[in-house]
Amino acid sequence: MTEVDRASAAEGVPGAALMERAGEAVAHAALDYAAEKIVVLAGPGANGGDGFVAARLLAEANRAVVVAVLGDRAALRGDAAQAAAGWAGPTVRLEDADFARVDLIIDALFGAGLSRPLSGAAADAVLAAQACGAPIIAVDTPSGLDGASGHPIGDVCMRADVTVTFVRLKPGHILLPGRLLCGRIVLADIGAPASAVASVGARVWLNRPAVWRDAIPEPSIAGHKYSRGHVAVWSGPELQTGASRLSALAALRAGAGAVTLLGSKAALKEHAAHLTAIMLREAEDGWRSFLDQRKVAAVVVGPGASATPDTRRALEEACAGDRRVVMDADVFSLFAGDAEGLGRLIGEGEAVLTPHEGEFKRVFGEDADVAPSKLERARAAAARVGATIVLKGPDTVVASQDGRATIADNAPPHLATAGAGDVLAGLIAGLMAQGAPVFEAASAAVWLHGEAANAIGRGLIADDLPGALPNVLQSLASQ
Ligand SMILES: NC(=O)C1=CN([C@@H]2O[C@H](COP(=O)(O)OP(=O)(O)OC[C@H]3O[C@@H](n4cnc5c(N)ncnc54)[C@H](OP(=O)(O)O)[C@@H]3O)[C@@H](O)[C@H]2O)[C@@H](O)CC1
Ligand SMILES: Nc1ncnc2c1ncn2[C@@H]1O[C@H](COP(=O)(O)OP(=O)(O)O)[C@@H](O)[C@H]1O
Ligand SMILES: [K+]
Repeated sequence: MTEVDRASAAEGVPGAALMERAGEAVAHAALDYAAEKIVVLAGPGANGGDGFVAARLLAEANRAVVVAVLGDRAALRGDAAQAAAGWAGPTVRLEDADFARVDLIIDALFGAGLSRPLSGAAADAVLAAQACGAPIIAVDTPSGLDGASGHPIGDVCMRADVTVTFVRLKPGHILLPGRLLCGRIVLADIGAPASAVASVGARVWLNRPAVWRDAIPEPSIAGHKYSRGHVAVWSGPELQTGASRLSALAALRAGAGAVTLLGSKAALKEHAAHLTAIMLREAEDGWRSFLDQRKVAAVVVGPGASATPDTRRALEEACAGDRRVVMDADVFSLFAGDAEGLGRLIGEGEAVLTPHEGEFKRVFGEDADVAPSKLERARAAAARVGATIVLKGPDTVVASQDGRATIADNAPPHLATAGAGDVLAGLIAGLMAQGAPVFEAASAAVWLHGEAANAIGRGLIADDLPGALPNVLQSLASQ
């Protein structure tokens, strides 16, 4: 954002103009509340400046506004000083803020410039504001939240009802726990020129169809089932076949032209009791010759597979050819603490790893604890093994080894159910088999998976997800 501000100024939109529009957006959100008495908590930087602008506009709209300032008002600099000069209403020291009978609080203490944990008067004010029960509108970020990581910087952090942010969402608005501390998020256009925003070259996106839609191939009229891509799924052993079956069904629903499950005869008999459109093939002496001869475009290894030498061999054979590989579940047990080994196996090949946090920690070890955010952990891991990482959860991050990343916010909590991850692995393979680039296929699959769960609603079990995909794909096509 600092760079956006600089580029905007170079294009003739000065910081003061951005701040005026930012304050307007905050005042606009505040006017949604039938609030008479409003307290604005103003910090020492531009976040406080936005607060002063909002205070002025709300007073002009006949609200009773008091600004409570952290530190010395005379110490404000630049645009913030100018905004404060435009405020002639009542001002108190933050220490003296009175939250009794307040109808609305505007938190303009710290935003992007937060550099250390809240302490002293700022921490006390946040706790008092929170305790008084009035609704809270946060300016840019709830004070105490790190907008880059989604984690509070210290022990004290505002929990807002509404967060008004500017120009673009920040990762911390979507990553947890940040998303929960922000409440409803309002993204305001404050007049930064599009070219100034584009010049920054941001490489992280909220996971939405606009990011990947153009990269997902449409079936061609001249095509046939094998041109739509053949997916092979490595089956789990006898009495552990459900997970791989879910992957196979999802791959077929995603639009792969053909899907084959390969495993032992005993395992295939279980699959045969459930499946019709999916082909079954006994894996005698591995599956290398099948993968090569049947032009398999994408494979899934891991769901229900067991961490056995057979699974390791299947993975090695999958990685040996020119095909895309989705690795899930038991692959991460096979490579516990051995990210380098996994990276060597992937080599120059195209792979997607779909760990949840526990599996991620198992493979990438200490990185999970020391890196700054879920986004950065996923990006670092992607670079380390040379693959796309899908780090799952309520805020699933898809990170490519080239630095691009998406963060999802559309999955409902009832998606956290046994087998849902197996469906996701198959979905990714189904899209990759059709030729979608790896990062886009993985991001699209994560979004579609969340939308399928939303379409089903509460009571969802993983078996329902593949069958919900046609409607979701249909609505995507008509959007
Ligand atoms: N393009 C946009 O999006 C636009 C954004 N705009 C707005 O600008 C905001 C960013 O402004 P900003 O850079 O001045 O930082 P801000 O958050 O006000 O804090 C910095 C001050 O706080 C201090 N400080 C830090 N931590 C502290 C602590 N724990 N306890 C005590 N002090 C602490 C820090 O001191 P220092 O670290 O230097 O010691 C410094 O003095 C952004 O969030 C948005 O609201 C709009 O105005 C226009 C366009
Ligand atoms: N709180 C949550 N909200 C939304 N989605 C979630 C939440 N927790 C987990 N998920 C999603 O549920 C799926 C669970 O996958 P996973 O943990 O691999 O389960 P399994 O191995 O049983 O299939 C993932 O897609 C994950 O992103
Ligand atoms: K704030």
